[in-house]
Amino acid sequence: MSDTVLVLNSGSSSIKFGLFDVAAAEPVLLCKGLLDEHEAKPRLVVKAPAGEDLFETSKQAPEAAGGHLFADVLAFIEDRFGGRSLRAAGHRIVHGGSDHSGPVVLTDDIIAKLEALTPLAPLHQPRCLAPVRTLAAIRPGLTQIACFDTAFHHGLAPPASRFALPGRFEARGIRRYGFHGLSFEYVAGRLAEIAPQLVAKRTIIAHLGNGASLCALRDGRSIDTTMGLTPLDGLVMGTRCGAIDPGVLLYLQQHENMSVEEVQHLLYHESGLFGVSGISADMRTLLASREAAAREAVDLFTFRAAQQVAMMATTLGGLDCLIFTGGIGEHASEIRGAIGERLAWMGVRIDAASNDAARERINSDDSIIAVFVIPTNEEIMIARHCAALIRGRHIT
Ligand SMILES: Nc1ncnc2c1ncn2[C@@H]1O[C@H](COP(=O)(O)OP(=O)(O)O)[C@@H](O)[C@H]1O
Ligand SMILES: CC(=O)OP(=O)(O)O
Ligand SMILES: [Mg+2]
Repeated sequence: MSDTVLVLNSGSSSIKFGLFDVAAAEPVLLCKGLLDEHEAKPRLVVKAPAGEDLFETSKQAPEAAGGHLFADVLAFIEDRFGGRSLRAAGHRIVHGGSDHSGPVVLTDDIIAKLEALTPLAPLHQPRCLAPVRTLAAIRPGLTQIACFDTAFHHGLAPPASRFALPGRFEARGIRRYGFHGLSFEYVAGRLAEIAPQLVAKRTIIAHLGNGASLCALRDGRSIDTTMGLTPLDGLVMGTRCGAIDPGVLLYLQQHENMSVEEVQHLLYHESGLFGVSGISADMRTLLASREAAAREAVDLFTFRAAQQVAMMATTLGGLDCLIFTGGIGEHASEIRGAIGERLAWMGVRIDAASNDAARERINSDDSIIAVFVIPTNEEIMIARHCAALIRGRHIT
């Protein structure tokens, strides 16, 4: 009987999941799906690996729906793949704090410590941990494993990890952690397969999704990144502001009569592409819009992204390879093209036809810098981590 792992990737608006067979060295996807609990009618969609619909259900009563939808997922798995035993559930947990440099089996004590990190990722941490609680309630005894967005950046060292605050704050953990680590780790692994000669070179991965960040890598390891203590810093995002003069926050509270909660809401939910455009947080909508405000939001996005690529390149002492990933990075050729143009002075040359076709390699022959589009896969990264942990610890 082969073993399976249920992977949950809880994002800001929905939960993606995948069921993986982990009997072989490389996990194999058996089915995937979406748990959308934020709509008036929570919905569950299950698809085959190639995308055909397998199962769909929705609930009328949102308040009770979460548990029911998870129960439906487990019932579907049991019904369809009953011959294989579910060994563990693997979760993407956005913030792991200072404690975790790799995946860990969740205990009540660890869950409580991760809940205490909610102020450092208020948009994400509760949404990542809710499925852990739900699964523990409906399937007690199921091993649950946390895979952290922060773990890949665990080796980040000063000066990259440091804020220019007195040392006592750093001693209390107020430092740059970085996020999107599962995505960066997966993409770095793909680069090693596609172009092994580039692994030792100076590389930047641009994860451009609803959340967005850059990672500077040397020898496949993170040495700098644009997100910080929280996933607010760095690039312009769907609804998050990215890097901002900290004086703005003081001014809003002191002179605009905004409470801390109102400022937090502004920075996480009302800013970024959504705030600047006043139209949408969704890059597709903005690219399709003729409104000047939509154009302004898109321009600010590419301006800041290019600026911060140059910042990461400074950490690396130059740049040999730039990789785009995430929903925008993988699908929005216009955004890749605009960022490339802003970086032409560095020697980035993107080939228009390859870019439009979203080929794997999109730089032109005269480019000094190799440019790739590599689709990310956080779910398989979580499955790999879980499989390794299960094998290493002989979890039954
Ligand atoms: N074809 C496309 N063209 C432009 N943007 C796209 C396209 N497909 C997806 N996106 C954008 O990708 C973003 C979502 O990225 P994704 O990585 O899926 O987000 P999440 O952080 O929720 O995982 C949205 O802004 C969406 O508009
Ligand atoms: C950390 C983060 O920003 O994640 P996401 O892109 O899923 O919002
Ligand atoms: Mg994502």
